[in-house]
Amino acid sequence: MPSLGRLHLITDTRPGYDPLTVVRAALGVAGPELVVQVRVSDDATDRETYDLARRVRELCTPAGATCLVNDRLHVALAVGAAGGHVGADDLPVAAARRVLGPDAVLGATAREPVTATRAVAAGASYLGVGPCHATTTKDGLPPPIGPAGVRAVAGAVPVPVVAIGGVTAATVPALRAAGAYGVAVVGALSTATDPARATAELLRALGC
Ligand SMILES: Cc1ncc(COP(=O)(O)OP(=O)(O)O)c(N)n1
Ligand SMILES: Cc1nc(C(=O)O)sc1CCOP(=O)(O)O
Ligand SMILES: [Mg+2]
Repeated sequence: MPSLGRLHLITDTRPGYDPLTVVRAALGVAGPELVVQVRVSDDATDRETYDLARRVRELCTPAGATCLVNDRLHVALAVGAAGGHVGADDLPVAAARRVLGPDAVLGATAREPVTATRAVAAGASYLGVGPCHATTTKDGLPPPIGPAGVRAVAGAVPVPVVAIGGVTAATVPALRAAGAYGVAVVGALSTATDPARATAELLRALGC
């Protein structure tokens, strides 16, 4: 399994946002340190998801970056992505591992040590842990767990913990100090006036 990048960019496909422009800008700065997770709205068709994921994968490969697909593992396989990410409403982690195979990168969402330990036992190779802070990007999430919640999960598992939810360059140091291996962001890059500069700031905060 390739080593995992520390900066995870999750695509923002809300109306008015341009995910490929942000991906190109971030790749130019972060290269192999970038993981791009293709995430679309629930009402996107598989064909739309495939078309976006194929283009992201084609951008990631020459840059040495990792392309993952959220939820839709058949799309991950179809575009030759490195793997996928699943949460509570998606395929169970063990089933996802069977779909993707033993060498794929497989992320799972876990908010507390018990679910984190179970996810790793079932085959997760990294964990997405959050929401760390308040976010306007996704509705219906539980209250933020903060760096203390990240610390609890990171101390319970041997795999990389990727902190998510309201992450900015300013909040990265406390998350890293709590044991986060890396961070996943949507808005910190998709709403930035200069996504390349915002990428550089996140990488600096991560110590990359
Ligand atoms: C890195 C990372 N962590 C958590 C999530 C959330 O996944 P999930 O709980 O399945 O929710 P959706 O993203 O599918 O709405 C993630 N995508 N990435
Ligand atoms: C997709 C997602 N999942 C989360 C979780 O906690 O499981 S938070 C989140 C959205 C993260 O967006 P932003 O970086 O703009 O806060
Ligand atoms: Mg999901």
